[in-house]
Amino acid sequence: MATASGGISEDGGVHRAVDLVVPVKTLDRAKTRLFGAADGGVGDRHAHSALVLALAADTVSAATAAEGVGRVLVVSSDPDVAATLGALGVEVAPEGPEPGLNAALRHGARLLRASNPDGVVGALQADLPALRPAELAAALAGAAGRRAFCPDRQGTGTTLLLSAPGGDLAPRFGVGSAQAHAGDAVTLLGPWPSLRCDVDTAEDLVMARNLGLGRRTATVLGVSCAPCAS
Ligand SMILES: Nc1nc2c(ncn2[C@@H]2O[C@H](COP(=O)(O)OP(=O)(O)OP(=O)(O)O)[C@@H](O)[C@H]2O)c(=O)[nH]1
Ligand SMILES: C=C(OP(=O)(O)O)C(=O)O
Repeated sequence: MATASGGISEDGGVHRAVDLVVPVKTLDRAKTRLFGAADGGVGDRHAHSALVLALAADTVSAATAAEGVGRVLVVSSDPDVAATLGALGVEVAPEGPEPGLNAALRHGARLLRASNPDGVVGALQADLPALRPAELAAALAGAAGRRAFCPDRQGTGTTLLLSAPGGDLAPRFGVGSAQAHAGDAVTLLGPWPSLRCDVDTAEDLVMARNLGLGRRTATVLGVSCAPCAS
C-alpha cells in the first residue's frame, strides 16, 4: 500500500513518497484515436466515454496501490471523472484557467507542491489500464531522487515524469515528448511493460490486453482480464 511518509531505502537513506498528478481530459473530447474501440467500430459516444473512464480508473487504482506513492491528484474538469475517480479515494481538482495538458499538469503540481515543498512530484498519464503497482514502484525507486521520465513503449511519448526533489515539474508532454524530456531528465528504462503501455489506439489496446487489463477496462470491453492488473 502506498505510504505518505515514504520509507527506508536499501542503502539506509530515507526516501519520501512521490505525489502524482493524473490528468484526465473531459470525456467527450478524450481519446479520439480510440473512437469505436469500445463497441466494435459502432462509435457510440457513451460507450467511448465509459472506456476512457475505465482506462483512467484502472490507472488510478494501480497508482494508489503502488509502494512509494503518496498523494494522487486527478486534474479534470469533467464531473463524471470527478465522481468516479473521487469514489476510488483520490483527490480531484478542476483544471486551472489555462487550457491544455501541460497547463493542467503545472496546475496539479502547484497544488501538490503547496504541502510538499521539498519532495518529488510527478505526472502519470491516465491511459495505462494494464499498470502493475510493482512496476510503477520500481520506476519511482529507479529515479532515486533525480528528475526522470519513463518513455512509452514506442519510445516517443512519456508515461511518467518525475521532478527532482523540490524541483519544478516542467512538463513537456505532446508529440515527441520523450525527446523533449530527455533534454534535462534521466530516462527510466526497466522491465516495466505495463508502465510503458499507454493506450492511444486500438493496437495499443491489444497490447494492454495481452499484458492483462485492469478489471474496469476489461468489464467495459466485455473481455477477461486474467491476470487482472488491478
Ligand atoms: N486535464 C487534462 N488532461 C488532458 C488534456 N489533454 C490530454 N489530457 C490527458 O493526458 C493524457 C494523455 O493524453 P493523450 O494520450 O494525448 O490523450 P487524448 O488527447 O485524450 O487523445 P487523442 O484525442 O487520441 O489525441 C490522458 O490521460 C488525457 O486524458 C487536457 O487538456 N486536460
Ligand atoms: C501527450 C502524450 O501522450 P500520447 O503520446 O499518448 O498522446 C505524450 O506522450 O507526451
